Formats: sequence, C-alpha cells, structure tokens
Amino acid sequence: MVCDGYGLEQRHYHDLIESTTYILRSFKYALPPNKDESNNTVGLRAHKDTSFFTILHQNNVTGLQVKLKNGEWFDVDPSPFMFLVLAGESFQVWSNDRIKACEHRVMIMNEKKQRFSMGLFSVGTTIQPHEELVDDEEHPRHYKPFDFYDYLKFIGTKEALESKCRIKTFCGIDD
Ligand SMILES: O=C(O)CCC(=O)C(=O)O
Ligand SMILES: [Fe+2]
Repeated sequence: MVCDGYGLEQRHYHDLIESTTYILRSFKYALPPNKDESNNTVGLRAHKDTSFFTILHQNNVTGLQVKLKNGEWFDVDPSPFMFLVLAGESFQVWSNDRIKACEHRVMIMNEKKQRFSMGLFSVGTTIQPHEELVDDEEHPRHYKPFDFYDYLKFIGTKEALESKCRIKTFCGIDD
C-alpha cells in the first residue's frame, strides 16, 4: 500500500518483503497496585519501535496511548476485534522521513482486568532510505544505511537514552 502510494515499482515492494523478518512478542502487564484508585502508572515507557512496522493486538483492556502531532496522548481503542499498525524507526529511515515513527506508551489504568498484548514486529537487516524516495532537490538523503542489529545494541547506550531522536543520532545526516 505504501509502495503504491509513493508510486514505487512492484520489484521494490518484493525487495522490501524479501529482506524482512518478523518477531512475535507478547506482553503481560501488572494490575494496578490498588485497584480502587485511579493510579495511572506507566506500564511501558514512551518509545518508538525500531521495526518497519508493528501490528498490535490487545485484550480489551485500555492503556495504550499514541502521541499526536500536537503532543497530546491519545487513548487507543482496545477492541479485541482490531489490529493496530504502528510505523517504526526503520520505516522512518526507509521513507526518508516521509513516515514518522509513532511514539507510544502503555499506562496501567484503573482496570479490574489484567492487560495482555501481542505485537508482530517486522524488521530488516540493512536499512536505508529507498533510492526513489531520495532526490537532491526536494528530498535530500536524511539517513546513512544502518545495520538493524547494530542499532539494537546502540539503543541501550547512554548516548541513545540521552538523545532527542536516537535514530537521527545513530545514522542521521545533518541537513
Ligand atoms: O502492549 C502494548 O500494547 C504495546 C507494546 C509495545 O509498544 C512494544 O512492544 O513495543
Ligand atoms: Fe512499542
């Protein structure tokens, strides 16, 4: 869909699919310490996923929030009949900043039920801006190619934790 949207040829789409692998991860969150009070503690701190995209499924317990452009946190509908697709940092690099990675977090709300979620993360190996999404005039290259597994090592470092935008710190090209 994204490739079609940008008018990329089908062969690019196949290249992207073929170089992608998937990681399935499930989460079990703690119940609020005191179920009678509205103590919204952080279940998973605000972050952007490293993946191309993440497909999330939740068990009908609220808590997932995504950050809107205006900086406000938006509560995602936790319907078990819905899958949520979030863009990650690899997609941001691949699209040369056209698609921004979505910042999100999980708050432990005052729910009686325990929250579970399942995420399917699509990841590549060497990631770089797609050649057809880079041009010298309107869309200069914003990122150098990076190795996904080197990036996973980087995100735990002090430099990454202190940076405003860790993917730009890791492989960004200054404008
Ligand atoms: O549990 C959720 O809904 C979100 C999980 C998440 O953001 C992650 O695994 O990166
Ligand atoms: Fe996430």
